[in-house]
Amino acid sequence: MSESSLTEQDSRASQEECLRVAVLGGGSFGTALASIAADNGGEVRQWLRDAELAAEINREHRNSRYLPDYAINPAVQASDDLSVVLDGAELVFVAIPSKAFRAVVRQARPWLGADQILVSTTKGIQEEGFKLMSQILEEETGFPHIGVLSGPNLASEIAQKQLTATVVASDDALTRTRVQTALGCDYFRVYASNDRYGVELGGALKNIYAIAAGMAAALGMGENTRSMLMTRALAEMSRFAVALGANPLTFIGLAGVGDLIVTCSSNLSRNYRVGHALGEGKTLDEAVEALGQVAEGVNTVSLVCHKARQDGIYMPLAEGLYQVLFKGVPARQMAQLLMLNEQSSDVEFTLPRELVQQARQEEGKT
Ligand SMILES: NC(=O)C1=CN([C@@H]2O[C@H](COP(=O)(O)OP(=O)(O)OC[C@H]3O[C@@H](n4cnc5c(N)ncnc54)[C@H](OP(=O)(O)O)[C@@H]3O)[C@@H](O)[C@H]2O)C=CC1
Ligand SMILES: O=C(CO)COP(=O)(O)O
Repeated sequence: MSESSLTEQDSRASQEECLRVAVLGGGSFGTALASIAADNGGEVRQWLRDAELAAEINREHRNSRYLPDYAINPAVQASDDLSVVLDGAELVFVAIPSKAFRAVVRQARPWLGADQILVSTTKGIQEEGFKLMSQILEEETGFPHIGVLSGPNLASEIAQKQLTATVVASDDALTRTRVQTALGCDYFRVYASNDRYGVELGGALKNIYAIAAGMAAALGMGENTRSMLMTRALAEMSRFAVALGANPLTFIGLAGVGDLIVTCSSNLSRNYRVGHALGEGKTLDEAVEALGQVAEGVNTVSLVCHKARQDGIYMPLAEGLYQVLFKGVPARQMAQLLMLNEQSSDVEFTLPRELVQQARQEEGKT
């Protein structure tokens, strides 16, 4: 066989393997994700409602609004037309903030089909019915290949090609492998999980504690405090998630403790920045306005506290943050109150809280 026909064959083979990927959302994460899939050889289209920004991405390979300092793979084709972006897409990522997620999925629905793989990247919760975004994908489409992408994934670091890992969670094996194929490359690793609910809840819950961590840093609290906050946050997140049906072991993975670490430690996290601004004395409205992007944790803390009260789940950190954000309790005063709270079990999956409480009550009687 001649060299040229071998080359032709190779290029046909690679065209056949090339996945057609659509990303809905033109924010920092949607843009970073589109660029990874294109770096990986995918045929990538990205939908933005802002036609001017779409034209800029196509012309300058840059998203000046959300990721101004990073080059986007020039193969990413952006458009404000959903029919163009979704035409022939095998894999669709939805990277739209939770408040607009359902509306965008409804808008896209006429161009979605049951053989497509639909994956949410959004770390938020819908108020009505306490729904996670993949549940909305399921409700709006009824399709079988649904998944979630979540993990320690600061968009600007991905855009710099910093070595990063994430989790694709689905009970559908095809969804897991397709996402691994589309995104796994020399700077981005994709681990698989079948606990979709736990992975998705982990991504939403950690935003609450990132706000608290930002606040603690601004108040000059030290490393011991940060470690205590993050570890007790993990205990609280997993307690809540397990009460709602998630697997506790998910929380020792990237989408649990992994995402909690990055979001509670970095000024690149928007939730952390909102907390930091509050700790510096800004009001919640000022902090959110200064951010100019979505910080899902602000909404999530209300929804989670409401749900925890309803279902009788003990969530002192989330409740304390709620009191600071929405009831005007000073953060330092709340921290003192939390320190004087019941002294309880470290890992309650090995020593249940109730046993510690019971023993302390008995000691009190004697
Ligand atoms: N950024 C990050 O590091 C990471 C983010 N995530 C998650 O990804 C999700 C999306 O985040 P991200 O990309 O960062 O968000 P951004 O705030 O950066 O951008 C939001 C995007 O959604 C668009 N949008 C908002 N409302 C609508 C609407 N009604 N119709 C159409 N488009 C709309 C915005 O468009 P417009 O500009 O026109 O308003 C913008 O393109 C979040 O839930 C976040 O938790 C997950 C991992 C990392
Ligand atoms: O989820 C994130 C990192 O994994 C991004 O967090 P923020 O939404 O707080 O920026």
